[in-house]
Amino acid sequence: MKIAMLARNANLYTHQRLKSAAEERGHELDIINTLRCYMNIASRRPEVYYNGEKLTGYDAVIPRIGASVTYYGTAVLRQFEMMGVFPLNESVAIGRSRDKLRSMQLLARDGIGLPVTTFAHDPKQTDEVLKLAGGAPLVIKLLEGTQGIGVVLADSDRSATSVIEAFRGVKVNILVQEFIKEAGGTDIRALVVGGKVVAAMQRTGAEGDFRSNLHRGGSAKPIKISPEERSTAIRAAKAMGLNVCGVDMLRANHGPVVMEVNSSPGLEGVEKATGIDIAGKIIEFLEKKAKPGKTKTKGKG
Ligand SMILES: Nc1ncnc2c1ncn2[C@@H]1O[C@H](COP(=O)(O)OP(=O)(O)OP(=O)(O)O)[C@@H](O)[C@H]1O
Ligand SMILES: [Mg+2]
Ligand SMILES: [Mg+2]
Repeated sequence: MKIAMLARNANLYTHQRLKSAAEERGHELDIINTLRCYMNIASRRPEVYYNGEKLTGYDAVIPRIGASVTYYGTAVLRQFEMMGVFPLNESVAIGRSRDKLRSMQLLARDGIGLPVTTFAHDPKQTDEVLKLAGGAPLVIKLLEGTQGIGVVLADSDRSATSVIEAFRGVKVNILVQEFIKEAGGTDIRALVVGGKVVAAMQRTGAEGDFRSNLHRGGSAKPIKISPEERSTAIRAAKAMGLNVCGVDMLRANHGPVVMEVNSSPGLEGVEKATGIDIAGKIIEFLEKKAKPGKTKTKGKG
């Protein structure tokens, strides 16, 4: 196979691992800087250019599109899809996953367990929103936050109200969520590839932090997940339409609840924690699925 990987930084662990996993299996993998691709989007014959050359002959494309370049990145990916190149994850599914509200609504529609989560635009509704979320303790999250930044735990309704007011003051969108105390500062990341959980790790926050993000000093170890957790992760991937994703769950008293589904999961933490060759499994998935002209949406989404 000839595989294109859309990525900005070729040297990242995940990107290098996917490249070597492809090459070990006899494939060619070119890392293409997403932002340097250009194209004539009005042409009836879709094409993508890069460094003065037309990109041709690819069987599959691996999108590794960072959150900050979702808009342009999904447009480039869509162009590949229109050319009949099989996308590891489709542009529409990536677009969905980048919108937290839309994602949670899709997961809820499929009956997947979620923390009680509320959202409001109008600051006059703050009291009602707190009530709807079940009252303090509550987690307040920036809709556009990542790596645990902008995730705040409020112990009382009064502190929740002041945190909400502070966020509103700087005009950012927030979610107000039930605090899953029993998770004990630990979450589960399940890696789904082609409808199967191929690896799972448990992340635990630094001492005294309820956030388990590795970027915030958390640590990771392999974990054996329950059948219910496994099926929750698989159903979440399916609801989002993602072939490859990282599903983040919390262990609540009433079962697993999904916090989010990541469409470009990093492999470093999870491969190092579990010793599983996830990059290899991703390439094997492409070997089975990537047939020229076989994209589900053909860029119509
Ligand atoms: N409702 C909750 N109850 C208990 N713990 C939570 C809750 N929401 C988040 N956490 C903890 O805080 C961490 C960070 O939250 P979350 O994943 O929602 O934000 P983020 O990591 O900033 O976003 P992203 O994962 O998109 O980068 C989680 O990994 C989890 O450990
Ligand atoms: Mg997270
Ligand atoms: Mg995320």
